Amino acid sequence: MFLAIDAGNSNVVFALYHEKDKKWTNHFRIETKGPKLHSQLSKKVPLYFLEHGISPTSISEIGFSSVVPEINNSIIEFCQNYFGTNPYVISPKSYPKLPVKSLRPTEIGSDLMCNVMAAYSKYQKSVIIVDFGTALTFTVVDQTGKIKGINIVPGLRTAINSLFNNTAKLPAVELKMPESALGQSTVHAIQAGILYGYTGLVKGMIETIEKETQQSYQVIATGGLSSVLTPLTEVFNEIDRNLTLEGLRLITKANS
Ligand SMILES: Nc1ncnc2c1ncn2[C@@H]1O[C@H](COP(=O)(O)OP(=O)(O)O)[C@@H](O)[C@H]1O
Ligand SMILES: CC(C)(COP(=O)(O)O)[C@@H](O)C(=O)NCCC(=O)O
Ligand SMILES: [K+]
Repeated sequence: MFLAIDAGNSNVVFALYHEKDKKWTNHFRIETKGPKLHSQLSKKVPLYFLEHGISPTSISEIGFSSVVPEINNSIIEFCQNYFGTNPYVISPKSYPKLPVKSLRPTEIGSDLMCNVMAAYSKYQKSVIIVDFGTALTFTVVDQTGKIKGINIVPGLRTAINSLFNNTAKLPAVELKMPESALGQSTVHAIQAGILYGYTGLVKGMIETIEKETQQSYQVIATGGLSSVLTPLTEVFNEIDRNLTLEGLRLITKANS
């Protein structure tokens, strides 16, 4: 079995790929930040494997993508100790072998490169990938696999947290689409502002990209918060929660 480890700014996601039936299973997340990472790795992850009856020796290959460099060594050491395997670490050195191309391979986040690899392999068409993580990103790829540009804005939870952290009276609120765009209480006002506001942001960004490049795109959404903005289902051709994991697997495979 192939193990993918995708370290984002909020969560480190683990998932298993079964080559035989071409399926992803056993997704689980731990928190990226804070002093808890070490104990989560040494306790929570082995417990998860034990509880699900998965032997660490059944993992034949590990691919690791990280946009949080300071945790890389902890993850690599954990893989060596627990699985007895060195993970393949996605880096700019992984990209020359791929059919997709970035003009700035040292700058682009490896999670975005994974998204591009998976989306291009799946569609071989021009695509916009919308990734709803800590950051909300738009990656524009042409029909030859070349990355044309990237937009980055604060993610939904990041935006809500920043309101909460920078104001005296605004509470942290649940990320839930309210029925009305007209806030009737402080909580409702924040939910309406962020959720309807971001719905417009996503629609507007796609429209602007299409207008500037004078073409239309397949729009693929991914990331932990990709299902929060419910009115966007009509804008997305697909929500693919496994996009980053699948790209991580394909990039690892292309280099092994
Ligand atoms: N299944 C889920 N349901 C609801 N929220 C989720 C789910 N998975 C992840 N999240 C939340 O979505 C946010 C973004 O997750 P993710 O896309 O993994 O971000 P990152 O890659 O920046 O770590 C996180 O705050 C996480 O808590
Ligand atoms: C844009 C990101 C912060 C997204 O991170 P995430 O929301 O997945 O935690 C990450 O891909 C990154 O650090 N990228 C480097 C800059 C770039 O991709 O252009
Ligand atoms: K991510």
